[in-house]
Amino acid sequence: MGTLGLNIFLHLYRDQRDQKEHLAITFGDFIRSRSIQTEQPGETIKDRILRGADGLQAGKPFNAKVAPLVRVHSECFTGEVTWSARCDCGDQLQEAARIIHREPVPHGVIIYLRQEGRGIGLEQKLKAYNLQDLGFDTVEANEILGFPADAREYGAAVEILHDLGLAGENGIRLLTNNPEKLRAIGGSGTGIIIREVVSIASLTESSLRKKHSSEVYSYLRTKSVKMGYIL
Ligand SMILES: Nc1nc2c(ncn2[C@@H]2O[C@H](COP(=O)(O)OP(=O)(O)OP(=O)(O)O)[C@@H](O)[C@H]2O)c(=O)[nH]1
Repeated sequence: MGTLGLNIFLHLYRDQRDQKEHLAITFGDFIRSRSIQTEQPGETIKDRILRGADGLQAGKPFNAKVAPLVRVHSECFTGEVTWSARCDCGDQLQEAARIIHREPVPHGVIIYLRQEGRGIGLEQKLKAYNLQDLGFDTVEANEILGFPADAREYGAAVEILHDLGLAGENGIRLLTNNPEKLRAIGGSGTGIIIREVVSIASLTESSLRKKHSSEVYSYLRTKSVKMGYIL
C-alpha cells in the first residue's frame, strides 16, 4: 500500500507456538519475505492470490553500502491507541517510520511484535497501571504482580529478520535504546549482524507537549536507572 509518499508492504506472520500474529512493515522496494512464494500443501491459485503470494514481486537488490534500518517494536495499546502520557511508545513508533522515511533511499522495516506490556499482556499491564497510580514505578508494579521487569523474548523477530533476508553480511542498523533487545537480536547464534545502533528519540516534541509529561519522565528514568537503557 502507499503511505508517506512511498510504498510500504505489510507482512503478517503467525507464530506456530502461541498463534500470535506479528507484523513486518517494510519500507521501499527492497525488503520482502523470502518464504511467501513457497507453495503450501494443498493450496489453490485463489489461496495464493489471497495470501499475497502471486502478486508479490521479490525484493529488488539494494546496492548501497548502507545497511537497512530495523525497528523491533513491542505492542503498546495504551501508548499507541489511547495516547497514554505514561510512556513514549506511540512516539517511538512514529519516529521509527519518520527516520526510515527520511533516508535518501528509504530501506527499512518495523517489526511489530505482539508482546503487549513488555510481554505480560494488556490485562496485567492495566493492573500495573493501577499500581503505578499508587506510586510504584513500572518495574515495581510488574514485580508485585509476580512478573519480571521485562518478560519479552525476541526469537520471533530474529526469525522474521531471516525471512526478510536481513541476516546477510550487510547487517542491519537497529533503532533502539534497549540493551537487552540489542543482545537478544544481535547476540551470538542469531545470525543477525548489527552494524550500528541508532538511538530512537524517547522524548519527541509531541511527548514533551503531553499534559502530564512528568509521567513520561519518570517512566524513562526507571528505564534508565533500573533497566540500563541508554537514554
Ligand atoms: N508492564 C508494562 N509495560 C509497559 C508499560 N509502559 C509501556 N510498556 C510496554 O513496554 C514495551 C515497549 O517496547 P518497545 O517500544 O519495543 O521499546 P523498548 O523496550 O522500550 O525499547 P526501545 O527499543 O529502546 O524503545 C511495550 O510492550 C509496551 O506495552 C508499563 O507501564 N508497564
